[in-house]
Amino acid sequence: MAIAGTRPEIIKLVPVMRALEDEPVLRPSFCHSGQHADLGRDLLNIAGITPDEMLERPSGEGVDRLLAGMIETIGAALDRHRPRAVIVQGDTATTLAGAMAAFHRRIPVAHVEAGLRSADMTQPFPEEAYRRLVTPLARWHFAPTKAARNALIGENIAKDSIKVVGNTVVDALHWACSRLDADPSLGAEAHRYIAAAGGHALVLATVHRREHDTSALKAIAYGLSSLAERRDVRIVLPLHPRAESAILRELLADMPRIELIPAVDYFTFLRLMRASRLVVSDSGGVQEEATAMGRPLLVLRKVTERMEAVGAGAARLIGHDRDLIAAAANEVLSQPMPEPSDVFGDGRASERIARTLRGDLYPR
Ligand SMILES: CC(=O)N[C@@H]1[C@@H](OP(=O)(O)OP(=O)(O)OC[C@H]2O[C@@H](n3ccc(=O)[nH]c3=O)[C@H](O)[C@@H]2O)O[C@H](CO)[C@@H](O)[C@@H]1O
Repeated sequence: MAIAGTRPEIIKLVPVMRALEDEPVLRPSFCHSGQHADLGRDLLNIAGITPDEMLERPSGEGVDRLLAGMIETIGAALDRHRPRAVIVQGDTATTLAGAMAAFHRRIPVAHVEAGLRSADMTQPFPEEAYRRLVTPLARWHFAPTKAARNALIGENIAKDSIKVVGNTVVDALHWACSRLDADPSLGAEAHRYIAAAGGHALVLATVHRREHDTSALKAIAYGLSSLAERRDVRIVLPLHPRAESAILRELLADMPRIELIPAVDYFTFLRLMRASRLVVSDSGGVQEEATAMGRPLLVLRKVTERMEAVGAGAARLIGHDRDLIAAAANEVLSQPMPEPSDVFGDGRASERIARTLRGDLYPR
């Protein structure tokens, strides 16, 4: 049983579900924790995945309630389905709750995107803590890169339980881009923003990290608005429904050449990224996608668990420095686009994950 609750988890677990379905001996099931019930459903439909469990997000406010409640609701789903193994992705509350509920029932846990570390428990918060807490509970550690594997070895994780497979976000990207090329109606919402940009440089921006306080959001807004002073630039910023979008909306709403739009579906987002000259984001998945697609990227974080993107020359770590955003953007816009990089994987991580699970659960 694969367990997901947020948009990025769904995006990264859809390829795994498809690879598991191709393994004749395995019968995959999918549990949606309800953490962000509204995002990512379109992708599940297009991938033809109907959740075997669509759980209600626990009622009440705060992360204590969310985590405790999901341990119970996911635990009950595991009691109903009694899976041979549980698969969790990344670092959200759903990831940790799913791993704990499985551990309480002695169901082995496969951790996809294992080993990402920023070495700073305050950022990303609470994800750095969550992904560290999942590690000792997991039987399989599917690490996206060698750096992630080395981090796990540094935490005394047995080498034979770690496999460097690549990040499944690259699998999803390859699959989605082939679907985009085959079907112009997919992600069609992107066309109006691409058309509006005309011959100008489209800059795709997303800001959703919770550790961004008001001063950080103001600095980011200032940086984007000073970038938008360039007449040859058009910034499109899909707003994350759960982030502090109210501040960004207030600060950027009427800025010329900045288009604030509601969060878009995955295919629309990829069409926008493909048409972009520059990506500016605090997102984890976007760091991986921009690097794999060959789009220059400014990372709106002080630290990142994706230093491979910086190493590949695709990304620059900007933090929340209001003047640095525009300065770095101007520099990037004067340079040629980077080559696509496979530093986050070759698009076959899911096959490796499915083959390992099949081999370990049902040895020939
Ligand atoms: C600390 C940290 O970095 N944690 C990350 C966090 O995920 P994230 O930071 O990647 O989260 P987002 O930025 O929300 O999602 C991004 C995805 O959404 C798509 N997208 C974007 C805008 C839009 O309008 N429409 C879309 O469809 C886009 O293509 C992309 O694939 O949790 C994951 C799960 O544990 C972790 O794996 C991951 O480390």
